Amino acid sequence: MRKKYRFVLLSIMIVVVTGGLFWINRAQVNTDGKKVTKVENGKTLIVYYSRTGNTKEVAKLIQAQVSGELVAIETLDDRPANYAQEVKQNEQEQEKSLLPKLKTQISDFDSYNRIFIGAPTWNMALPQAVVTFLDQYNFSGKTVIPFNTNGGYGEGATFSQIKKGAKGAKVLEGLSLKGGEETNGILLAIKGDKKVEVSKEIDKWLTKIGQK
Ligand SMILES: Cc1cc2nc3c(=O)[nH]c(=O)nc-3n(C[C@H](O)[C@H](O)[C@H](O)COP(=O)(O)O)c2cc1C
Repeated sequence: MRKKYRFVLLSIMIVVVTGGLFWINRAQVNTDGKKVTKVENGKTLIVYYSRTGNTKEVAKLIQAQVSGELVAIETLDDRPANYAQEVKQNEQEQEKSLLPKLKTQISDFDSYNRIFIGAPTWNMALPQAVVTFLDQYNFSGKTVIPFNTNGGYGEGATFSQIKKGAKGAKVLEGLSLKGGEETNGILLAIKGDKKVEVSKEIDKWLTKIGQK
């Protein structure tokens, strides 16, 4: 009788342990069947730089799906309101690798382990304010997820710059989306139906990279 009881108990334990291992393994495989790292019990930061609101909209849509803190990267000095002037100033800053000072300071940066970084394409690269941001913090051991909006020419060097700048971080596959075309007078483009479409794209991307 006691032997039988022990056997039943052992069988239950085997079923529970096997089931548990199967469940853990399932949680780490995304829709492509690839192993991914799930962020569990971690704090999420979503930072973005945005002039005409497109990258900000994407940041807000990401926040709606993953929660976390939303923070705008803002420079200490005002930027030119005029488009042509901004194009010129940005070009000079990029050529000389200048780092504009930031108004934005994140005092509890160390407490975040998952950081989304959003930036528009400027002159096929990052606005230098985002380079300042990357330069200011210690990304070691964190998971960094880039996203981008652009006027139709893609992310350019923005993702590779984020990868280079976020030293020691695990950088996941980014999402690049068509935003505005200020040069043609189109400022905020991610609105209405386009916003709904973008939200679905974000959902697919987050699932693919194992962040949902
Ligand atoms: C100074 C400046 C430079 C830009 N350079 C590019 C570029 O090289 N390639 C591109 O596709 N779009 C370029 N754009 C367009 C922006 O990437 C696009 O409008 C983006 O969606 C803006 O994001 P935002 O609304 O968050 O500011 C540029 C815009 C500005 C203001």
